[in-house]
Amino acid sequence: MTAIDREVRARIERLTADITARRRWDRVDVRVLHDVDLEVRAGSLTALVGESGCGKSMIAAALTGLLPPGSQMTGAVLVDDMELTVDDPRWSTLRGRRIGLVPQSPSTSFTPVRTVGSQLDEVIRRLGGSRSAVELCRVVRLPESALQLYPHELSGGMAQRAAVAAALAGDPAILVADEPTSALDGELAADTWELFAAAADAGAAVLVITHDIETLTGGRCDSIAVMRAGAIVAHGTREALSALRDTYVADLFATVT
Ligand SMILES: Nc1ncnc2c1ncn2[C@@H]1O[C@H](COP(=O)(O)OP(=O)(O)OP(=O)(O)O)[C@@H](O)[C@H]1O
Ligand code: NI
Repeated sequence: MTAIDREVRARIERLTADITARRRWDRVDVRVLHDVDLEVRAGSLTALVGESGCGKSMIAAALTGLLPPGSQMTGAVLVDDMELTVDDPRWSTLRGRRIGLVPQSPSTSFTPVRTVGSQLDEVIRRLGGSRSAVELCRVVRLPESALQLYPHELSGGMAQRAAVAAALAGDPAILVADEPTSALDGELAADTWELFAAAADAGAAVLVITHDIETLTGGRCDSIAVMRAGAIVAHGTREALSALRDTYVADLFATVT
């Protein structure tokens, strides 16, 4: 028996998704995910990598019930064995409480008209979170003084850490973070990665989407899923991926030696 339960918390099965995009005067269906299988297990940190536009954020959207309205989906998305459709009303109760999202653009986490602190307090109250805004600041290494500021007064890195704090507010068992270290310098990026690793150690199922290969390879990571053109083309440990000797995979990791 292992100390940590490694149950599957969220699962995507044979998911194919088409979204309707506007091209000048026409609307065209674009296939953004193609036959995707992915599991996110309790107590583990999974990274999702791949070239820009390959569909990583669409996976985050599929796992949190945020695919664009009108998306056509075949296959299945399951959270805790519950199968959910694109517009399932249960997403609104799961999001934040059971599954926390750090969106790729942290500005979408907060409205511009109120301070970060008042919004974090409201999120904590709404989700029944166990930690105060000040405690969450400590966890994400955001100075407490940031709570008095309006979102536009935060630096990109502070906004990202505030978005992580908001995603942690409801103590979710599943965490999906879309490029959470892109605006952070090396040290803060490593700290943020450690925070996700600690969440996994504490039993959360964590999926981190990233381009930040240096931070990814420096920190803990249980497995890496590689995406290309809407599909997952490889999934395994860093060692297993290296052993594939695939040029696409090798190029993604080429920034580090
Ligand atoms: N709202 C939208 N309407 C139309 N097409 C979209 C929309 N959002 C994304 N797409 C398309 O879906 C595909 C996948 O986009 P996605 O944002 O998931 O890529 P990504 O891997 O997250 O890229 P990046 O690393 O740049 O964030 C792209 O071809 C993109 O152009
Ligand atoms: Ni993205």
